[in-house]
Amino acid sequence: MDDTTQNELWWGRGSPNIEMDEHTFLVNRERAVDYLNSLDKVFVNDQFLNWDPQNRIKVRIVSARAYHSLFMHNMCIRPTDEELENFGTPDFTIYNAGQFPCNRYTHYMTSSTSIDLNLARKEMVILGTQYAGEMKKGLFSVMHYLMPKRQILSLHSGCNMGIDGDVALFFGLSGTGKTTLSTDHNRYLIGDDEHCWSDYGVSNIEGGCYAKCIDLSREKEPDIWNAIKFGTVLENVVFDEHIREVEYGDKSVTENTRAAYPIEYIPNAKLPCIGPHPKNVILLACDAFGVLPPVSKLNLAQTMYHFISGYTALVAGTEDGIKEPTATFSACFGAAFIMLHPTKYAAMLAEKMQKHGATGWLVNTGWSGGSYGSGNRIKLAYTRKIIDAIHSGSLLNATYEKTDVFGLEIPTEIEGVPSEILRPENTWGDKKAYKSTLLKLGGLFKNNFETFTNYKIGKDTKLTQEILAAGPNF
Ligand SMILES: Nc1ncnc2c1ncn2[C@@H]1O[C@H](COP(=O)(O)OP(=O)(O)O)[C@@H](O)[C@H]1O
Ligand SMILES: C=C(OP(=O)(O)O)C(=O)O
Ligand SMILES: [Mn+2]
Repeated sequence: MDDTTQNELWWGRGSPNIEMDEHTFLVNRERAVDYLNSLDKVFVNDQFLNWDPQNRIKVRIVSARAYHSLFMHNMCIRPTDEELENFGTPDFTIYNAGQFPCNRYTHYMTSSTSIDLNLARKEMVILGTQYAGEMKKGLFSVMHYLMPKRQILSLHSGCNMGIDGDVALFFGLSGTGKTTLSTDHNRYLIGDDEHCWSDYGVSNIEGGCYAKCIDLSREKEPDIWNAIKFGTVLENVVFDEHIREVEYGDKSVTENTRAAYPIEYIPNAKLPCIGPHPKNVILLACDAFGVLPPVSKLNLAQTMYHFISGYTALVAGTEDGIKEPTATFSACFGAAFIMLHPTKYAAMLAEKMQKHGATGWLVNTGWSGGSYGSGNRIKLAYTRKIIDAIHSGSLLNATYEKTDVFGLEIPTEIEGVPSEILRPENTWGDKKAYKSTLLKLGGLFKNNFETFTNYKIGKDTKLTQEILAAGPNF
């Protein structure tokens, strides 16, 4: 926190930003730099963020481990030899000393892990964690500060494009399906996780993908399967030394096993990773309560309501210590990465969707036929059919019915999907349990949204009123 960021950033309740003063930052920075200097060698990556050439950011990553360096080599945009030759001064630098802890007696420290961001110095310091994702998601936070200043919206979403140039965004928290559903054999992949939406269209921030590989199979996800080859970083998987094969079903290290590969390892990646304005904005929720429909069409106010709410259920494997499904609300589907107040991003999204005539959808990739424990996760094959119908435009003209409580418009039929699963109530044996679970989730949404009832979303007061009314009603 400094004189500028104090007023610019979102601080306080609900915000991910925890204050730290300049002096403490320098104490941690010194610790990281001293540690890195004590090593025989360090790795330095000079790379880019954002495929939009007008808004490209130069980043330097200094790390102790080859693993971290290779990870960022895969995840950021790789410069050509010529671009590397003329790289110049980076716009942002990471000092990754993750093997070495911070000092727990340093002011502000609450554990031996600290990831520190200094916007004025354009530097980040990592101490006490070796999770490689901190680097990519840390830089994503930086983009959530830099891009809105240029009227560009940063998005925690996957993105792909059809052969006719129709672009879809896939918003969602971890485990909801951004990577899986944006990697679609029939469409061009623009990116799986971090994008920008400017006046010219969309651009990927990254140069690689970070896929979960628990229970990965060649049959179900052939493109991700084939992307795991020499150069890909595999994390936390179990490797059978005898048959020299990865046991993708083995959860003994964690459920959150990962593969980080350069985007060109996906054969139908769109290079450069840019595209026109989105036609469809798909909000993904993995609803472990099993009461949200597999798909519903949203009006603009509902899209904004659900975007600001950022609902999903954390299931085992998404975060440490999660054993039971727990409802979680993360503003803009990325509260951990946003730097400004959520209403700032929401206003930009509403404005862009209105201007470019994009349609919003809510897709539940979670449970059906009951909650987690009694029901089952909706089959990936069905979700893919639903997504196909959104892309093709056929779902836009389907017949709809409105649900009570959430007031969602659900289609009566989708090709390739059994009609009875489209209405969750049908799939539950115990109708009373369904109703009470629905009301329970509705209540959680209402509770969460109270944080935002005092805010105006953009200049359009009418839309703000509509957004406040677009939630569950009972
Ligand atoms: N119906 C479904 N839709 C999407 N993903 C599903 C579905 N059923 C199971 N999955 C699995 O859930 C996980 C989704 O994770 P991922 O695509 O990495 O999400 P994100 O990128 O949003 O974190 C994958 O392992 C995928 O195989
Ligand atoms: C958790 C991460 O991503 P995802 O949303 O794909 O799970 C991550 O990048 O660390
Ligand atoms: Mn992902």
